[in-house]
Parts: sequence; C-alpha cells; structure tokens
Amino acid sequence: MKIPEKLVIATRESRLALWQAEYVQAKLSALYPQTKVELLKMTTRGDQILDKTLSKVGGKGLFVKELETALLDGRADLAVHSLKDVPVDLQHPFQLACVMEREDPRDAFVSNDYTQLSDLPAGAIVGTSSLRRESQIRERYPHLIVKSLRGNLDTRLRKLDEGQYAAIILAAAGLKRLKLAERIQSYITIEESLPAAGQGALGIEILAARQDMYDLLQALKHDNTQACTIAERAVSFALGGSCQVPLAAHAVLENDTLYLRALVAATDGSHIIRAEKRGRMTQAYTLGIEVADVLKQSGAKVLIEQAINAAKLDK
Ligand SMILES: NCc1[nH]cc(CCC(=O)O)c1CC(=O)O
Repeated sequence: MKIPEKLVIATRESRLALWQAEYVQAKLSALYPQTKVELLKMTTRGDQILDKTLSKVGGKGLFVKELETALLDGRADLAVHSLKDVPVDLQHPFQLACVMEREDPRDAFVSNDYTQLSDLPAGAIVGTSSLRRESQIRERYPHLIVKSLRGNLDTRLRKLDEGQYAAIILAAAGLKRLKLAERIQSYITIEESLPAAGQGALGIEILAARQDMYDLLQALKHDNTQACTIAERAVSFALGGSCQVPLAAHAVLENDTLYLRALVAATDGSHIIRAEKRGRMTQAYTLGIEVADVLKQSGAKVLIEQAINAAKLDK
C-alpha cells in the first residue's frame, strides 16, 4: 500500500462535524505518522437553510453535496459524515469506504425542568425536527405537543434554554462527542425511540475510483458497526427512505447474530408499523431487505407515499 504525503478531509463547519473530522484526522495521523492530514472546512445547504424543518427542505444529501464536490475536483481525498446524514442510495462515482465504531445510538431527553418524557404535563412542548422521533412520541404520549426544532446542537440547546420548549430530543452521540452529556436528563430506550439508520456512527466517503483511499481507510473500519448499519441502511433503501419519511432502523449484534428492528410511521402519528428479524452477520444487507419486505406486507408503502405527498404539500 502506498502511503500518501498528504491527505485532505472534507468536513462541514458545525462543531460536531469538526469534532468528527478531527477525530478521523487524529486516527489517520496516528496510523500514518509520515502523512500530513489536513481539514477542508465547508458550509453545506443543510447548514444554511435553517427556517424549515428538514423534511420540508426535502433534499436527500443536504449535508453531503458540497463535500462531494470537493472529492470530485480533487480538493479533498475523503469526507467524514454522520452516517445518518449520508443518503442510503449513495451512487457512483461515490462510495462509503468504511463505517467507524458507533457512539451511543440512543436518543436523549434534554430539559431544564423535567427528567423524562413521561414526566411532561399535557400540552408541554417537545422540540424535534425528526419525523421519526415525532411519530414515536405521539404514539406513546398523545397529550404532548411536538414542535419543529432546527439548527446545530448549540442552537438547539439555546432555544431550549430560552424557554421555547419544555424539552428537546437530540441524538445522545452528538452531545457526548461535544462533552455536553451533562445536559442529558435521561436516555430514551431503543424500544421507546427506535433510532434512525446509522445513528451514532461515522461514515467515510470517497470516490469509488480511489482504491488507494479505500485500502488506506480499512484500518478505521469497525466490523460490528459496519454490519449493523448495512442492515439498517438496507431497510431504508428498500423503502425509498429519506428524511421526509418517518422511518427507523436499528440493529445490534448479539453473539454473532444480527438483531434488526425497524418501523415506518404515519406522519399524523395515528399508527406505526413495526418489524424485526434475526440473521447472520454476513447476511446483513439481505436481513435489511427482508425486514423491509415484512414492513411492506404490513402496509408500509401507503404510509411512505402519504409522507412524501404531505412533504410536497407543505413546501
Ligand atoms: N440530523 C442531524 C444529525 N446528524 C447526526 C446527528 C447526531 C450524531 C449522530 O447521530 O451520529 C444529528 C443531530 C441529532 O440527530 O440530534
């Protein structure tokens, strides 16, 4: 393997994105001490459009496109992403080189006044802009009001502190990475808020033609996480998932067996379709497709069409 003199990592400029890119930078520097590893900091459309909920902005790959341009014109060799933000139908000329070890995949309950969702009184306002979180909250706590909450982590926490919300829901992974875990009142169980495909994991994107990069990055791969997220992303892919659709998929490895759970929800919170299955680690993708098939047989397609139409009407 030929080790390059210099590597450039494309990254967004949010604090979390920079943490993630610097984390990869440190790992690569340790692995390849002769190589100079630099960051190319970029603003994406997802960072600029802050007045709409993500489902209404509606673009797949809202947070990755600009970084891909840098890969294409050779300004960067790799791009570091929250895997959750990487489109499941990532296509040629791009490729995921590897998936790194997952942080805590759970959603976190953040509030200045309450300890957990079940403590909130009727009419209390919960902030989240994820349809996935919203539908699961609505199913279990129909007396709560869910309101949109956008912006990077610091912005979201500021809006909570200003009193616009009784509580907000955020990915635990981001808070932990930014040393903000003390803001977490409680963790929402996987059962109560099934996470998004890839939540908590980092994905490294490259040009598919860059075999040298692919080989170099295999040292960062985490087999367990990669198998779990392949299964999760396959569910989403098979259902045509995007952030317009309330879709969750989460897998864990239990003694070499993958345990995959997924759900599709009605945007109005009226019902949720769930499916789960166990399978071999080496058959992760197939397992995801099978779980998606079970969801389809239970009527998931109709819910997905409704969600996509609702998003169109809202624009
Ligand atoms: N959609 C934005 C996004 N992308 C990744 C994370 C958190 C970190 C992760 O899941 O890896 C977040 C924020 C959130 O969901 O609270």
